[in-house]
Amino acid sequence: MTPALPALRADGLSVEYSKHAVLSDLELEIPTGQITTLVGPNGSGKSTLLKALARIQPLSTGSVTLNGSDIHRMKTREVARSLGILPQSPLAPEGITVADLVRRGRHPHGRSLGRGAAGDTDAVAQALDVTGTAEFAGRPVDSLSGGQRQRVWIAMVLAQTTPILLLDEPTTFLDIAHQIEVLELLASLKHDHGKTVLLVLHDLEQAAAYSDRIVALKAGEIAAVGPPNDVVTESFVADVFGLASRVIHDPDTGAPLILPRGRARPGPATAPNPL
Ligand SMILES: Nc1ncnc2c1ncn2[C@@H]1O[C@H](COP(=O)(O)OP(=O)(O)OP(=O)(O)O)[C@@H](O)[C@H]1O
Repeated sequence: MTPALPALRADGLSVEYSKHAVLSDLELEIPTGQITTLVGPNGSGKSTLLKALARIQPLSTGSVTLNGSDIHRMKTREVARSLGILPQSPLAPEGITVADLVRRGRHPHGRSLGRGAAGDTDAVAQALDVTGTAEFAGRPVDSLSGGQRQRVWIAMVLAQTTPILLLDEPTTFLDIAHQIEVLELLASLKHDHGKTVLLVLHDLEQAAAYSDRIVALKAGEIAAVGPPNDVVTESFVADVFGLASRVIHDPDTGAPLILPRGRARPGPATAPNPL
């Protein structure tokens, strides 16, 4: 049996902003049907990589392959039917209602809005239901709390019913119970529907608990890739985040748990100040 094609693949991918390199020559595969999470310090390039993989961010060199095809040669609608993205700070049109915003997720499926094709109505209802946002359907998005709004954006991405989901910090603004609910939802979309999920998360423990693979970025380069228990170690946390820690393991699941011990202090680079 030939191995499944990766859902997404980056070859020699570099991105620069105003001639300043932000991602440098990355080689990466996002396996089909798995949850992969990008982690790394602020400014390490996670959002830029997510956008580059979704064709939103132009590349300075390299290529991105979506299900075996060069994404830059594909029709926009074809890309949109394969891949749904939740950016870091999405903006809703002023005054739009929750139901209308979520319905916009159906755009790539080609029917004009408001015609209520059965598939569209089902997808929107299901997305509202699984994200617990049906009760807000008639309200303007800008009248919701940050966490409610975040769940509505997730609903919009789910309504697209794409096989690949790219989500930049989907748990931002959510309380702990809703964070876990979103991660459980993504896990069930993988298990029950075979979805491929690529996430950006800041919480390393949640990333480890819910991901098949972690990809760590540091200053625009890949610092580590692999299963959570191989990647999340004390030396990893010190090297990538500059944080001294103890890493223990959840007695029930075996997932790594990080006990912070303060900023990692490198050995003295210069002679101590005599004062
Ligand atoms: N539009 C832009 N123009 C210029 N520089 C940018 C732009 N967007 C991002 N950058 C810079 O690129 C680098 C990577 O940013 P990016 O948002 O990808 O990082 P990140 O890892 O997602 O960060 P965070 O964890 O803070 O969200 C940062 O130094 C950032 O300042």
